[in-house]
Amino acid sequence: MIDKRLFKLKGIIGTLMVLVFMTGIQGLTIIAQSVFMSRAIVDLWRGQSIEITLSNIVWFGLAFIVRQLLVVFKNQYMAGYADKAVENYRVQLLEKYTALGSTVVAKQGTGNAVTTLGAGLDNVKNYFQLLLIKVFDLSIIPWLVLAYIFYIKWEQGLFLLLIFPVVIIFFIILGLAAQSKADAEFANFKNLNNRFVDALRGLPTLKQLGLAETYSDEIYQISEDYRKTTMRTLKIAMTSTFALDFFTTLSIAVVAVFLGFDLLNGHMMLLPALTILILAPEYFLPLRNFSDDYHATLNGKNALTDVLAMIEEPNVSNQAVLQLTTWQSDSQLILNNINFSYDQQPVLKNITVQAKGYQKIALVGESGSGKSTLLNIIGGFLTADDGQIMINHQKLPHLAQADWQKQFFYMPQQPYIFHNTLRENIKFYAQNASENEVMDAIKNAGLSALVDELPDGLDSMIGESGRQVSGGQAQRITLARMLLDNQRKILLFDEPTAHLDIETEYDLKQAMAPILASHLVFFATHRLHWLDQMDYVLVLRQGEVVEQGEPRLLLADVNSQLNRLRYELGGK
Ligand SMILES: Nc1ncnc2c1ncn2[C@@H]1O[C@H](COP(=O)(O)OP(=O)(O)OP(=O)(O)O)[C@@H](O)[C@H]1O
Repeated sequence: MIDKRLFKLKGIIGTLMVLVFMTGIQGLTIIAQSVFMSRAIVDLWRGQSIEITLSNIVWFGLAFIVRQLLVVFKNQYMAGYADKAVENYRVQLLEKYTALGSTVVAKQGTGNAVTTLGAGLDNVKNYFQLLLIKVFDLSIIPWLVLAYIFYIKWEQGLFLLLIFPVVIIFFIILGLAAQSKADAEFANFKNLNNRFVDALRGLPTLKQLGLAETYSDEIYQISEDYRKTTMRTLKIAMTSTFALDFFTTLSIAVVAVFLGFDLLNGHMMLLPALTILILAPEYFLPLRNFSDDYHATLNGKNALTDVLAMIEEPNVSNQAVLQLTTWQSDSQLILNNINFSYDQQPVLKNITVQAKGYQKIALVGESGSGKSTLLNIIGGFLTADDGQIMINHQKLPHLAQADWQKQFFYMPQQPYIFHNTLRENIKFYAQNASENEVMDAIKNAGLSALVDELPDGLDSMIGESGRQVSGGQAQRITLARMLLDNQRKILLFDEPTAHLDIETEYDLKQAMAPILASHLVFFATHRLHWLDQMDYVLVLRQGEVVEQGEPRLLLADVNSQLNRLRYELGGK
């Protein structure tokens, strides 16, 4: 009944022991409350004075108050524990997302990641809080109550004991049906979230294509599916609650009828009969409470599966093999016969790259030839299937090395601008940079016009839900980040100007040229005019290096081939 995975939670054993103790006391107060209530009623029935029965009433009141206080205290205690446990999961999840990087989010979808971290963890919290209390109530209270009923009259106890498994079997059958519906409901919920986040991110594109309405119809359809599966789960939950109430009420009625016969036949006194009658609903109450909340916790159970699957994703191991303080003019990186596949589909084949000191290496090739994948392997964001990797003659299993990753800047096609001030966005890698250094970086990155334009200058909020910046401005902010930190000697560029118009690209190129000096540079690009800044070129085609060499030699070779072609065509 208790999910085994819960036993792995930190501090769970101690928490459960406290819960067991409180639930045991609660069970005793339930018995005490019923006994004193029955005594008070029987005394009053017999016409005793209120003074004589007052002590019973007071004891009943005390037992009642302690019982209710225990309910409140248990809820608060478990809420505190669930808060801590879920917070712990949240930290572990965030660490996992950070450690595994963007590839894992790309694999499972941003919507799924948002669901797991948001609503998913809230459901898990609900699950811990509700389920543990209800399970322990069900495991302790009915049996204490039943033991007391046995003590008063074993025949009634036996009847209640025998009816319990019948009710449980019924509950399990309905529970299994609800589980499959809840699985479908949760899958729909994740699908809805994924599509919704996807639609929000792609809204400008959808508008431009005139497809916003079609897409919104699709989202409406998915939300309808979600509504329907939710209603199906609710229907089963309601039926289950109704059936359980019906069975338990019927059982109590049977007990009442037998007690009535015993009273009429003089086999029993009023006090024990009344005590059993008051205790019988208490015997079934934990089961009814468990059933009420069981369906509410199913989503939590599913969410816990997702959370644990994500936390248990293997981390990249051996991240501290490399010992490298700084990349220097005589440092060397060698990739030998690297292969890489996405889902069994080879994307890089036998790639060999040798980079030394402050070389500038261009990766050129048509779209889909594997430039970004190679850069991702160089950056350690992806791990090659096989091949050798060496830095300064030290063999490495991959390049996700802490000492390597703190040596480089990575400039993607569309850099991410954080929701923060322009100043903080620029000081991203160099928190201790002085105001003068920031101003110099702004000037050299060509951001002065933007700073003048913004209402609060450097303190204006930019990024998500702040002032949006253009693609070129975003690249300039990344350049300013690079300019501020002169410790990192390696630059990885993944087509940084692919989305820019030719004028902006030209301006940016002027700003970038001085940064390239005294850095090892890997520059993936389609645009061949960048080759004049490079001193070595690797030409990729379908994942293979088809040509390599100094740009002027390659260009001379291309020119001579063109000339030969012209000559041959002219000759015909
Ligand atoms: N996450 C992924 N899952 C599966 N296949 C992928 C993934 N990312 C890239 N690919 C495939 O790998 C191949 C190489 O892609 P890559 O992005 O490295 O090419 P590229 O040369 O950088 O292209 P572009 O110039 O268009 O950016 C392509 O066929 C692409 O479809």
